[in-house]
Amino acid sequence: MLPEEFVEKMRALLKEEAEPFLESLAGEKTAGLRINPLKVDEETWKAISPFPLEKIPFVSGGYYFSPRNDRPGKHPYHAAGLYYVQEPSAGFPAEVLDAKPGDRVLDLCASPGGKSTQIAGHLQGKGILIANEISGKRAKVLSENVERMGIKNCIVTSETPEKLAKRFPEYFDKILVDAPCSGEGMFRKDPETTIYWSPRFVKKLAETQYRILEKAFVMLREGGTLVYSTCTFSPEENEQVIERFLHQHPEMELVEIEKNSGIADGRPEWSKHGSPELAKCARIWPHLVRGEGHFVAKMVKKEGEGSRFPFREMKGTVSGGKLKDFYEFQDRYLTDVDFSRFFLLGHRLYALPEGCPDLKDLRILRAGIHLGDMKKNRFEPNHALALALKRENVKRSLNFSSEEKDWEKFLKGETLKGIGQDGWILITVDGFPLGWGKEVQGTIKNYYPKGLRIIY
Ligand SMILES: C[S@@+](CC[C@H](N)C(=O)[O-])C[C@H]1O[C@@H](n2cnc3c(N)ncnc32)[C@H](O)[C@@H]1O
Repeated sequence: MLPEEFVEKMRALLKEEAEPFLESLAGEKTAGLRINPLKVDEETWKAISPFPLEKIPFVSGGYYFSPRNDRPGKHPYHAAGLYYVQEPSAGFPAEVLDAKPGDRVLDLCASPGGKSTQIAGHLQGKGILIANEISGKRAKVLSENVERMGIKNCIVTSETPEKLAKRFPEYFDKILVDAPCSGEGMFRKDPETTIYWSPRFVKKLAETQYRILEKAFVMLREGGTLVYSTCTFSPEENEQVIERFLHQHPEMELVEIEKNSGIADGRPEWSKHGSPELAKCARIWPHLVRGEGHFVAKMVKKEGEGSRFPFREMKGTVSGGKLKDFYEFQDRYLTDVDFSRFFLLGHRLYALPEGCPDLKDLRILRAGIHLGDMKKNRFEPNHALALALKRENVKRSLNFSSEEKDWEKFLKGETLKGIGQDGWILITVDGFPLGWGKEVQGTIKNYYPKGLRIIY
């Protein structure tokens, strides 16, 4: 049931469009997935996709699926990180951000990671992505998704926007603020979200959103791009937040968002001062587009005298001797991969991305690839390393076909029959890595993380 005040408000705002809008909220929800270009290209996907191939026109690599007929979250390609299940309209903001290889990007409100993993696909492993999530619990989910997608150049942090703004003034080329919002665009997908809705809640969130944008502004370099998005329809959280922000920062300019496939303009008449340029923003409406609903604004900071803020790069912190066990592992099991910029967090060994900023005193959940753990006199590879590799990067692997159910044994945590060689072995499905096993005397012990195992 939609909140009555919400229905009345939308009737007043949308006038003759209100009925089709409200009817659409009573209809069936849309669902989509976005393939991970770090692991599979579109041609290969077309050949192997277990699901129908109906493209989402405004998301590169995005496809609709029917939640009635298909369960992509249960397919082993999901565990292998071949795609991310993402509500179709939620794929639009990162397209608008348009990150390019080499960019320094911040996703300030990032969990569970739909947009971060999409941005990482656009970066193609080059540049830096800081994916931040203020809530520690939600940051863990974000970190798991970054791991599953095999991303090598992402730092997952769990900090307040205030703390990050002190550390990274004018550092980023591109920033996404996918702000916490009243989630009116989730009403159809997840009816429970209606419980929290109230006009007061909307007002409170508008204040939070504005404060987050202020911090993003501090971190954006001159000439940099800032994208703001919400999954809600309320003008208070959308046009009005942007209007206030632009008024406060004349050096920020709205950029026209290219719209196709039914994506609509922003609504200047719903802002306090009616600034016509707000039409440059984009609105995804569920009665006009097959998606649940989003608002997106794109802004640039005008160029001044300055250029990129000089920044201290994080130096590798681990000396050669300490890495002996890792190098032994690398020689014995890996081919054609070379890691550098080693960084130890406790006993966890990471390979940092090139140009990684100094991370001292930040709450870090992941920095680059978590290669593995330094145990007493041995190195134990991490799940993240398995997912960041390709089958051809390892000397030993055991493959399962996705068409037979044997892969399930591995994802359930069962032991497997060995291949006759003791040691670490990469387990794959149709050639895509799923995780590690370790063979001892003909039996492969399962190293698929306990928290990810399927139980049924
Ligand atoms: C819309 S969700 C982000 C969804 C994510 N970008 C994605 O595409 O998967 C907004 C996030 O903002 C976080 N958040 C809540 N309050 C915040 C605040 N004051 N500052 C920064 N982030 C906040 C929430 O925990 C939530 O994870």
